[in-house]
Amino acid sequence: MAVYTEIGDGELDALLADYEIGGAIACTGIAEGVENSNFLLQTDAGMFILTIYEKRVKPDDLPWFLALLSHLSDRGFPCPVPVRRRDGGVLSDIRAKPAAIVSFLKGRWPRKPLPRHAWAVGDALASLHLAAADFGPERPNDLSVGDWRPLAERCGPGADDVRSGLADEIARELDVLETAWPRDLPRGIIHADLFPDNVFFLDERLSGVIDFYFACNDILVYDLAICLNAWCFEPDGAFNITKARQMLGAYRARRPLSRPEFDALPVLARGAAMRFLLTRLYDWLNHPEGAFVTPKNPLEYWRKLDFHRGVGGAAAYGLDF
Ligand SMILES: Nc1ncnc2c1ncn2[C@@H]1O[C@H](COP(=O)(O)OP(=O)(O)O)[C@@H](O)[C@H]1O
Ligand SMILES: N[C@@H](CCOP(=O)(O)O)C(=O)O
Repeated sequence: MAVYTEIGDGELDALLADYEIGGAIACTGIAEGVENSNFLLQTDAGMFILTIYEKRVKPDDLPWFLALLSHLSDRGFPCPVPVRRRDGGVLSDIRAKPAAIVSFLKGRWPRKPLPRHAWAVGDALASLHLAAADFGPERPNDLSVGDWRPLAERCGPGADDVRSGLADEIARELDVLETAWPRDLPRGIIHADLFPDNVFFLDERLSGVIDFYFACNDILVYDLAICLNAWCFEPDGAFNITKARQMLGAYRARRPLSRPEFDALPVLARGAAMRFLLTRLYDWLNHPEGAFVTPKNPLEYWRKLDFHRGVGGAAAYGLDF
């Protein structure tokens, strides 16, 4: 249940007085999500999402995230559009926490992604990279290769309670990734968390992309590697080469890959798996007793990482260069 902060009727009326979207007709907490408090807000002007930002998002980063959403939506990318206040700003305060209202996107995220979903995600990811290419301000990735070892160290020996020997295996894999990580690939804005629960479909078409709160500047094909991991493995752990072929094919039809980008996919996919293994491991080991949110399984990402260690090259993902 992701409603950490409740809003009283008076607070909501006071908030909406700062906007030009009429009065509240209904405001309901949304159970999905993990990090922030989200409300489905119906006003005289239609449906919106009201988000109260909780612990994870740094308040100083919020103007960057919201400016990125405005930039992408101006270029026709199907993401939430921040609603401007009467004073022109996009951020408000509720109970001393930052809050924003964005447009409501129709659709549902796919519970069982199919190859056609993978195709649509590859296509949308390339569109996002192209649409963001002229977005000026930068936000460094604070979960990139140099941040993984400190995060692993914060997990400590508890990793071995999750799987015997895991702490050492992670340390050895980090040695490889830190050495092999590509330094000269094209960079730009990446979504960095484009998992199925952040992509909506309506009538079999991709209708929206949400949750840009990990977006940052990094290697563009690293984003594709994150998506390969998130969309192209089955619940039993098997890699689905058909989905990967669809995703990579759709991506490079819109944004062609250079040879170095293509060749780097296996190491980027290992790194992407390491990034989610470590954040999940940290959350698993630091999960408060009785918390509403169920932590995600870190070992799912250890198995994905192991798959990428065994591939002979990027052709294993279904397409030749
Ligand atoms: N712009 C939007 N349009 C429609 N639904 C949204 C929108 N933003 C968020 N949601 C709903 O809120 C849920 C949680 O949003 P999300 O951004 O994933 O939260 P968190 O960052 O807390 O994980 C989503 O699964 C979706 O149901
Ligand atoms: N996609 C991540 C978790 C991030 O949570 P979100 O609710 O912000 O999407 C994972 O699966 O580990």
